[in-house]
This record gives sequence, structure tokens and C-alpha cells, in this order.
Amino acid sequence: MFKIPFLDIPPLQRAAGTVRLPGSKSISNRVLLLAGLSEGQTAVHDLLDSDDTRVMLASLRELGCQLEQREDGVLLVTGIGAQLKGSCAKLFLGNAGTAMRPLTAALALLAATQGGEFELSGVPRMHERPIGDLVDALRALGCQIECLGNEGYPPLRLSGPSALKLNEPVRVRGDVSSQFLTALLLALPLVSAQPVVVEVVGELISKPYVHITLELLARFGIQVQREGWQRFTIPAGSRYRSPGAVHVEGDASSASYFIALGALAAIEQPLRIEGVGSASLQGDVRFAEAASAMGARIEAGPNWLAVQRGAWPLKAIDLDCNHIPDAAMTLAVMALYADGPSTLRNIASWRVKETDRIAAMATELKKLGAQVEEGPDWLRVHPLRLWQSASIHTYDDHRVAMCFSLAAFHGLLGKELVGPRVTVRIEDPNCVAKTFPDYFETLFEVVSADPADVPVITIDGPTASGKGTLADEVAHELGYWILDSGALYRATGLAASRAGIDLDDAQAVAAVARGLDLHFRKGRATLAGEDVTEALRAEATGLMASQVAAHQPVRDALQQLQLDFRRAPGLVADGRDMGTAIFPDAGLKVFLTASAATRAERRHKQLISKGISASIEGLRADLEARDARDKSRSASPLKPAADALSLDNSAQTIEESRDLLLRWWAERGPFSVQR
Ligand SMILES: Nc1ncnc2c1ncn2[C@@H]1O[C@H](COP(=O)(O)OP(=O)(O)O)[C@@H](O)[C@H]1O
Ligand SMILES: Nc1ccn([C@H]2C[C@H](O)[C@@H](COP(=O)(O)OP(=O)(O)O)O2)c(=O)n1
Repeated sequence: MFKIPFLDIPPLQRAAGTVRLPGSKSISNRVLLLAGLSEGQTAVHDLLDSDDTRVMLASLRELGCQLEQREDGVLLVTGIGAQLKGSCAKLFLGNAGTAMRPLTAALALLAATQGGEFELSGVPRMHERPIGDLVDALRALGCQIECLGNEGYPPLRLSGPSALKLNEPVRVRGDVSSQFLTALLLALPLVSAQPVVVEVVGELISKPYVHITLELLARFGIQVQREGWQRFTIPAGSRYRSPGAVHVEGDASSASYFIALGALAAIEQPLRIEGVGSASLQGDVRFAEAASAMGARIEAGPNWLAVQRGAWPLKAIDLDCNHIPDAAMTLAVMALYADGPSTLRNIASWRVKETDRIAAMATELKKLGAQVEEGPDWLRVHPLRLWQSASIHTYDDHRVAMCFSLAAFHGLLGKELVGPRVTVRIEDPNCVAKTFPDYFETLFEVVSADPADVPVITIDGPTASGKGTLADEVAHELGYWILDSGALYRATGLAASRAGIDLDDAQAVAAVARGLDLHFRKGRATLAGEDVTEALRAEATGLMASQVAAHQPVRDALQQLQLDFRRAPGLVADGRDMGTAIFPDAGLKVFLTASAATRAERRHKQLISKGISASIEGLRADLEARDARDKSRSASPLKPAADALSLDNSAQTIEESRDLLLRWWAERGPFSVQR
């Protein structure tokens, strides 16, 4: 997760590999509610773990459902069997429309029939998202609902008991959001002692989402009868019955970013997307048709897609997007790469989503330099040839963040470079946590950039100056990868000494370096399958590292391994020769020092905290000897690069050093200082 103020994405060129999608948000939250209302236990497989599902889970727990996370990731939900366990609760639902609407309907009906009082609230944006049509429908039915802020908007208070009028059809508007109808369909089986009829007023939008609702209701034992998309009947005596186990499909809206990615950048090989396909329930899989119309080459299996670039530039489209409201935002960004203006129509619902998405898309696309026109329910985007770096505001809207990451792909038309290479800054990247917490990690796994375009910060300096600590801090703030180059020399020294090799035998040690079976995962290092995290950090290993690092053949053997760390979105590399030898073109080079006394003291503290005893004098002698060797060797000696900025942090805190580096970095970047 990128919990940072912004993420700068450098120019990206290609995509290849396989993406596994997170579970569908729409299906996850519907399944949770149905499982929560059912009798018995439901094993939910592949549930999405995100902000929106977390608020639903917290609410279910509050309402008395038992939730148990199995070791294999499956969630066991024991439902309340349509019987309230408590008569009051206050539920906070964040910005999750898929929790607010159905819980409102379900709790209003439960309060009416069984008595109770429930308050439902969310973040400020949730209190601006209309729910009046659902409230009206429920009030007409006899439910007691109070809007605690503005009429027609959350927060809401639902209370009862009260008499329900179920003889007449429940009428609900369907032309603003289909979620109101979905909410009623999910909840009305609670009161279906007699048949209950729902009539939709106005033309129903987003029908595919209602289709998902009906399919899932069927899996939980409720066969809704449908006449067109206007009239729905819940048969008398309907009861929620757990199907035992449910598998949640991958999220088709999330797939749209990777389908677009394939269309833009899967040049040699298709990009494979797992979790959705031709057998998917979700309407947003039809985004694939829109992407095909723009030129993508797509092959589909039951639960996978393989997408490759076809037409380039993409083909402009003029499309009614009513059937793919969420995924269609991605088309607006693809339109930048088209051969003419593209028009997205029938998207009025965008105006009442996480933000006013029509306005947001228009504003942010224009920042990149695009010409954009908008109407009450449409958006027209003209292709972009002269790109400019832009800081994209994301409005706490996950989809804005995800679709604009695609604007980092540009420049290449055929083999020719068109326009400048620019940086796309995504503000508040963590807003993707709503539906796809690992979106950026997933993206960076499958994309590649020209290494020259990937920004690098180097931090070189003597031992215990704080390079590693500072590199971690800075990389974390920028969302960059980390190269601890010393670890490669340490691993080489350790592996060579374990193999009984003379550390002064340059060729023999270089052979070890070339065959190094070293992996870093989740803060642990393994060498030939053995966890060597602690062994690598031992002082003795540092001395061995310094010894083997003096051999040019060893340095040559490790060079490519180090260069391979240079991947989007960027790299912070620490060592002795990062700025002088490995990344001479780094955008920022820092030479970090501190007095020998300070460094000895820091190392001493570090060792003591790990329970290793050592004398400060001994440590100081060791580190001075190591510095002397690192500086005096002929192969890439420790010295500042000509263009490095020196920083003596003897009297600085880690935070002060970090903020200074980030300021230096911001001054060199395409955006003015932002912190
Ligand atoms: N201003 C500072 N900057 C960086 N590290 C510091 C600072 N003050 C104290 N330290 C501590 O110094 C120790 C050595 O830092 P480390 O990153 O391991 O150094 P290096 O990678 O240069 O050998 C760490 O325990 C770190 O917390
Ligand atoms: N880029 C590098 C990194 C480390 N080395 C050598 C020289 C160092 O004394 C050892 C150990 O490096 P490391 O950065 O892990 O050591 P410290 O954490 O600074 O004690 O490896 C090098 O020659 N070039």
C-alpha cells in the first residue's frame, strides 16, 4: 500500500506478465450481506479485502454475525437468520455505497418488524451522496426513517416497530442509481410472508448490477421473478438459505485498468488477467468490448482474459456507457491515445459517485494538456500529442487514481517518440484501498520503463552513517524500490567464506558473486534457501564484505544485479559507489557522513538493541579500518561523486535528514515543492 501524499509515475513503456485481480467489490458486499442475513454458515472464498468490505464486515459483526477468518484466507460468516440480535446499533459506513444502501433497506425492515433503532453514517462525502429515492420507497412501505442532516442524504436513523404496507407494489426510482433497487431486492425477502412486488419508476440504469443482485439472491435461495426491468416479485415465503460456500469473482471494474494497459502497452506478448472472463457475472466485463472497439486484441476464457495492443493509435469511439458506468472512466484516459475525439454518453450517474466524476475527469485530463468537453451526462476527450507533467488530484476516488495511472504510458507511436516524456503524479494514491489496495504494486509488477526514465536517488557514505536507514525512509515516502548494495557484497563474502574460498582470490569470489542465489522478501534475506537476515548484518560479515568488495571482478559480477533494481516508479540505492559507478546519471546523489565517534556510538546502540555486546572503542577502530580500506582501494573507492550533495548528519535526527533529502528531490522534480 502506498500510504504517502503522492506517487510520481515516470514514463512507462511496456506491459507483460500476469495479473491476479482482487475480488469484486459489488459481489463481495452483496455476498456478505446475504450471508449475514441467512441462517447457517457461509464459507466465502476470495473475498475482497478493502475499505468498503471492511466497513460491511464491521457492521455485520456489530449486528451479531459471527465472523471467522480461516487460515487459508476463507471467511466463515454465521448469519443472524433474519432475527435481530440487538435492538440498537450505530454503524459507520465510510464511503461505501454498497454497504450504506442495502443496510439501510435491511435495517429499516428489521426495525419495522422486530423493533429497534439504528443509525447509519459515513464520511462527509457519503453525506453528500443522495439516498432519498430509497428512503422514499421505504417510507411509503411504512418504515420510520429520519435524515439526521439534510433531507434525502445520510446520516439516517431507522426505528420501529411500525406497520408495513406490503399489499401494494413498492415503487422505487431506477434512473439515478440502480443501488436503490438492489438494496430493496436484497432486503425485502425479510418480510415476504406474502409476495412482495417492486416496481421501478423511470428507465433502470446499470442493469448489469441488478443482474448480479438477482444471481446472488438465487444462490442464497431466493428466486425473484422479473418482468422486463420494470417489475420484480419476491415470492411468498422466501428465506435466505446459505449455499454453504461462495466464490467471489475477480473485480471486473478493476480488470478495466489492466485491459486498458494491455491495449496500450502489451506490445510483444498479451497481458494475462486472471479472475474474470466470459463466465463472469459482472456487467463491467463488457468493458472488454469497448476496449476491443478501441483496438485492443482480446482473447477470453471462462475466468481469464489475454489482452494485447492491436490498433495504434487506438481508435476513437462514441459509446453509450450506461452498461459499464464504473469501468467507462478508464475509456476517458484511453481516449488520450486515440486517432480522434471520443465521446462517452449516458453517464449522468458519474455525478453522484465518490465524487462528481464527470467534472473530476475533465479537470484532471485538462491538466495533462488534453482538450475536453463535458455535458450533464456526457464527456468528450480529444487525443493528446503534446503531454505535460501533471499532478492529478484524486478526490478520494479510487477510480480516478487508478485510471490516471494509465496516463503514464505515452510517447511511443509505433517506434517513434511523440511529445515529451512526462511524469504523472497521483495524489493520495492510498485512496485505491477502497477496492484495490495493491493496485500500484500490481501495476509495477507488470510494467517496464526505459531505465533512463526511472528516477534514482543514491546515498553513498561510510559505514554507520545512516545510509540504510535514510534510504528506507526516503524510499517509503516516495513509494520507490530500495537497493541495499552492501547486502550483495555481504552475501558474497558470507557465501564465499562458507564455501571455504580464500577471500583474497578475486576470481573465485567473483564466481560466487555470479552464482549468488540471494532473494529479498518482506524484509528477510535468503541465501540458497537459508534465512541469512541476521548473519548478513553481523559485523564480521561487514568486514568480509569490505574485503571482497575491493576486487574489480567481484564488482563487475554484481553490476547487472544492481542495475536490475532500477524499476518504476523509482529507486533509492545505498552503498559506496552508487553515485560514482553504478548510477552515474542518478537524479540526486547524496554523500552521507557523520563523525567517527557518532558512527561508533550509533553502531553500538544498534548492536546493544539486538542483544549483541560490543565495545565502542573496538567498533570505532573496526569502522575506521573499514573506511580506510573502502576509500583506498582502486576499484570504485568510497568517495563522493563530483555532483553529489554532502550531508553530515552527526547532529541531525533521522526525520530531519529525510525531510532535507525529500526537499532536495522535490526541487529537482517536475513539480514545485509540495510538502
Ligand atoms: N541522523 C541519523 N540518520 C540516520 N541514521 C541515524 C541517525 N541517527 C542515528 N541513526 C542510527 O544509526 C544507525 C546506523 O544506521 P545504518 O542505516 O545502519 O547505517 P549504514 O547503512 O550507513 O551502515 C541506525 O541504528 C540508525 O537508526
Ligand atoms: N556499493 C557498495 C556497498 C558496499 N560495499 C562494501 C564496502 C562495505 O564496507 C561493505 C558493507 O557495506 P554495507 O553498506 O552493508 O555496510 P554498512 O551498513 O555501511 O556497514 O561492502 C561496496 O564496496 N560497495
